[in-house]
Amino acid sequence: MNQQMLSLANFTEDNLRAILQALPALIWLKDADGVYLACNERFEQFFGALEKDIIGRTDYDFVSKELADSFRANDLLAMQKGGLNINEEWISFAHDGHRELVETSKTPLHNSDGKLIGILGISHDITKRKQLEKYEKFRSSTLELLAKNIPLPSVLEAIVRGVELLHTNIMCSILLLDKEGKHLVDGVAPSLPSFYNQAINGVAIGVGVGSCGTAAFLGQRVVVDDIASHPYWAPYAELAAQAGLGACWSQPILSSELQILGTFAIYHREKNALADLDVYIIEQSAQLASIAIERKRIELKIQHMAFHDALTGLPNRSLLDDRLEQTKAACRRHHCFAAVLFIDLDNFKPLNDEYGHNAGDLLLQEVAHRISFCVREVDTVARFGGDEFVVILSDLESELAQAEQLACNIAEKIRASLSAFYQIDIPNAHKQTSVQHHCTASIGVVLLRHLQNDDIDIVKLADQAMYQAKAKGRNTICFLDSKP
Ligand SMILES: Nc1nc2c(ncn2[C@@H]2O[C@H](COP(=O)(O)OP(=O)(O)OP(=O)(O)O)[C@@H](O)[C@H]2O)c(=O)[nH]1
Repeated sequence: MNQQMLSLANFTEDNLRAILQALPALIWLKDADGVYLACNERFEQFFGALEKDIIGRTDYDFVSKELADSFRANDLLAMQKGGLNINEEWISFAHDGHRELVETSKTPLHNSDGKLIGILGISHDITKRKQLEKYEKFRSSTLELLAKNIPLPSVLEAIVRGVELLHTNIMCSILLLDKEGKHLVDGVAPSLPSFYNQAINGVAIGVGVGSCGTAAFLGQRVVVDDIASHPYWAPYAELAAQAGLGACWSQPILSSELQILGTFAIYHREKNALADLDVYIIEQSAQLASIAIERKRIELKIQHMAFHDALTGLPNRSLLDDRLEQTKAACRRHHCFAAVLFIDLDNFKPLNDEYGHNAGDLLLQEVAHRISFCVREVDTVARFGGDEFVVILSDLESELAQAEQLACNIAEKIRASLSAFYQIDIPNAHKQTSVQHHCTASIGVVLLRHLQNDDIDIVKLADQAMYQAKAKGRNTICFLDSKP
């Protein structure tokens, strides 16, 4: 193509008009008094009129007086400045009623003699850009919340409320998948009616269980534009109608290992189709929720690991100390007795020596299980180390003799349970070796009094009692009084 042909000077009026019509911006020209001289097709959509009917008229003929006043004020400002004036404003398009946030640039236009022709105006749609900017701000503030160690429900509520602020008339929800991965629970949906939230709580996931139940089941986004007619919502159509819900888009919340943690959903009151920006917002919001949920889970895991024994899952010494303090306080408060049992396995070492450490580990796990089975939920079973376990029996009787009797009965139950045969199936590289093992335990018991002297090391005392049991020939229980 010849360079000459590209020059603007050679463009015919038709060419220039075609360019103005093709541009996605609103373009217009008004004289100094605000009377329209020309406009493009996009502008025609704004006024809902053809150019021929716009020319010769002013803003006051098409929009509210308030808006026309503000247009005129900006025209005058550009003329006073003698240069570019830029402002942002919300406008409604008369041809279909939709609203856009636009950035409007107005420039005084002069002819070749320097005489003012009028004002050239150009408006660009910046709705998406502004929403994205708003979303990015919301995203950073949510990440800041995450760094502040705020409880998970509060963070999830901040995500829901933050997204709701991006659009008028939307409601959001976050539902979590229960431990079994089968039900949606612990919903955070402050803008949805509580009768709706109650009806949804605990619902079993599956195809056809609304947008969220289906999204959680399939592990993919489910977009329902029209709840009233969509088969996924058939069982809940009445409930949704009562709650005034027209559309629901639901995004699964996935962990970093792609496990489904729950769903993030956006609801509209009317039928509504998903647009590009909505896809971005719903995906990003689900990701924010995922970070919050995973972070909390890791925190809980670390906390559990810090206070529990890795092999048996029982409380470790740190948690035992803590529980002991709680028990002492409860004894004082309720004027009742408690007891500490120190349990050491007899002749455990030979099992390790003969069948290896794995066999010993399996036996220790079974021991932990058997001891836990002999006590109540309120009691504490801790692994003290190696083949040693400590049990705190809390809230025993308030009468000494009865409390002693109860402690001895439970200790005997544990002794008998631990002395029963162990069937240990040791997994090897190719096959499984089954070993029948017999082992017993020596148990020391110390009663914790309600006015216990805090200087007494109860566990040490129970350990001494256990050694007496060993000395008596093992597989037996020895009782020591903690009275100073
Ligand atoms: N498999 C396994 N063995 C352990 C673990 N921790 C400690 N042990 C072993 O447990 C044994 C404990 O020693 P002892 O209590 O003296 O052994 P015992 O044969 O029961 O001796 P008595 O108590 O005198 O009857 C040692 O052989 C340790 O190596 C563990 O986590 N797994």
